[in-house]
Amino acid sequence: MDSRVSELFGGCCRPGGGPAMGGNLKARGAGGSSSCGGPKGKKKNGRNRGGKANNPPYLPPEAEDGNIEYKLKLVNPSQYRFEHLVTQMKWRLQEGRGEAVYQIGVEDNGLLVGLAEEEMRASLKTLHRMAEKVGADITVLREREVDYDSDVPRKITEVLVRKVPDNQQFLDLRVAVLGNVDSGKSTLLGVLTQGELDNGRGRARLNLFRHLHEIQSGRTSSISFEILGFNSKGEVVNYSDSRTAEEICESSSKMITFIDLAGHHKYLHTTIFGLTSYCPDCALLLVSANTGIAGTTREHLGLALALKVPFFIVVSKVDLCAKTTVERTVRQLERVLKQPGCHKVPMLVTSEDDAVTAAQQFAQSPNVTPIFTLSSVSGESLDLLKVFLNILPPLTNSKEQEELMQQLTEFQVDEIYTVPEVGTVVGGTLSSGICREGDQLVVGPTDDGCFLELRVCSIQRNRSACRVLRAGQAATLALGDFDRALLRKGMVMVSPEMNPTICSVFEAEIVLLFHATTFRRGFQVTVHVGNVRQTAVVEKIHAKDKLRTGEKAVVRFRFLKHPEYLKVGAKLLFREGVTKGIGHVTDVQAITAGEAQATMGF
Ligand SMILES: Nc1nc2c(ncn2[C@@H]2O[C@H](COP(=O)(O)OP(=O)(O)OP(=O)(O)O)[C@@H](O)[C@H]2O)c(=O)[nH]1
Repeated sequence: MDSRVSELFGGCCRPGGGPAMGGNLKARGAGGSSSCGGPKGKKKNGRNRGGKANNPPYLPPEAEDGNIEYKLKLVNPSQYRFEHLVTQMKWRLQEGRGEAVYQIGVEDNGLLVGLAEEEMRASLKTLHRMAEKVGADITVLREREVDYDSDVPRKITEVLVRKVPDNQQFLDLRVAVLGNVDSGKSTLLGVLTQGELDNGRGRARLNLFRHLHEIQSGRTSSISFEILGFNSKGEVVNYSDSRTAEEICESSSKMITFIDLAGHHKYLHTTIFGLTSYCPDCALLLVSANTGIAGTTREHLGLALALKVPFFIVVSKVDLCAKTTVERTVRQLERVLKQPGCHKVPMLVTSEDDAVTAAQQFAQSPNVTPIFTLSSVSGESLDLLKVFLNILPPLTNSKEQEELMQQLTEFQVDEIYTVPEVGTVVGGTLSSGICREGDQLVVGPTDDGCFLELRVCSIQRNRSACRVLRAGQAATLALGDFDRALLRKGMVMVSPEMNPTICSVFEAEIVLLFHATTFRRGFQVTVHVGNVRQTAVVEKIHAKDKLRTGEKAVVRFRFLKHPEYLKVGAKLLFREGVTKGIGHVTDVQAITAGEAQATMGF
């Protein structure tokens, strides 16, 4: 937690001010993280054997874990070796949750040896056979030459291997879309998800409403979700050739769910809820090229940093201004990103090669911040963003995912609907365990601190039926005739064995990001922890009697309305007017339902 994030809130720093930290990252090389965070122009070790000046001669040594595999060559393997290679591919795919990247022509230590054309062709043929055996497709991401002063040109080929989906288990990445009002968020989403360019007067945005009946079916949220699929060959699957979300899900191996968060300041609570509750894998911050950092941009940037959501930036509307204006906006962003409070490494993406590198480096280091410059009207550079989104790997590793799945079931309730002929439906995210149709769970805490029994009648992901829900996945669960009035956003549905604890008093280590005067005991704030959002009063500031902007402390809060289910370690954000703070829960004072009823006045 960095108290300097406070500089992004409350207008206490000059736009674009602050000393330059770190350096720009030049998009270079295949899959290499070696240049991450390195200052611009820093010389690489070793001989310049990589040929092209902007290609490093080495990749980092192959990691045992993860979904990246180096292969020097795959020419005519014996049957025994072929079987071994297939097993290895299954493992890499599992590590990447259905996606793996093969670097052909590279030694395990990362040395870029390269293959002559004939050997490369034979190797790719073997890779294709391996992929067929495991039910995957391959796509060449990029090829590059290495120059060893030999007469025969040698190449490295980077290949994406992606499993054809089975039983709804496509890879699902959630991207929260942030940005000032009118920066072009809905337009960009319209263009990406509908496949038709905008006319500069909101046509693409209107196209989204063509499917309003679907978007609105059962949804009352002010946050909207848009989906963009990629098939196993890496091709876009969207509404341009599919009629329904079900069709998109069926044909996709990977699904990007965009969470369109409101841009206007008055909807800040919705934006915060979207970021804390929907557990996005990353965020896309849209900045209009002609206005630069304006309105809520700085605040949205601060929120993503405070909540540690990795983000990339899209500078939109480049068709509206001169090249120099676009460059000025990019420079302004780079300056802010390098400020001590952000400490990011900007990486301008100007080619497909950059987009591939950006996706890989973004996944390896949360500090790398790719910047795209594009137009939703002319379509300029839109393809680079698609390449990036297609390749972007899951940002949590398979071990973390496995561990979460071993835990007891816990589902966060973010939305509640009543659907005709279905009954009560809740939308949210499974934060741990597995959830199947027919599971018996308990939901709570209710206002008087109880947990109520219910049965999961059916599950849908992206509006398609799904039998098993795994940790990290978002879904809607039908609860039959369970009384909707007993539910509220912020509840959890958990396995009865969990015996969930509830609290109305908790402590958190916080840093005050911005406060007009001083922050003391008795002050009331809206607290956001995951899907929990409630007013709480500051009961005590440990070892201090007041806090000023940028100061840290352990603070005791008391919820005013009803008890909540909180976990130690959970990230917390609070606000009231211009006052804002972040932190994490350090202690919860567990109470029983009886105590809750007594303390909360039931
Ligand atoms: N010329 C041009 N116009 C664009 C581009 N992107 C968006 N626009 C226009 O900008 C206007 C605002 O775009 P929106 O997509 O509604 O902006 P928004 O960020 O979603 O706004 P809120 O939902 O209100 O936060 C619309 O009239 C779009 O047609 C672009 O790349 N070039």
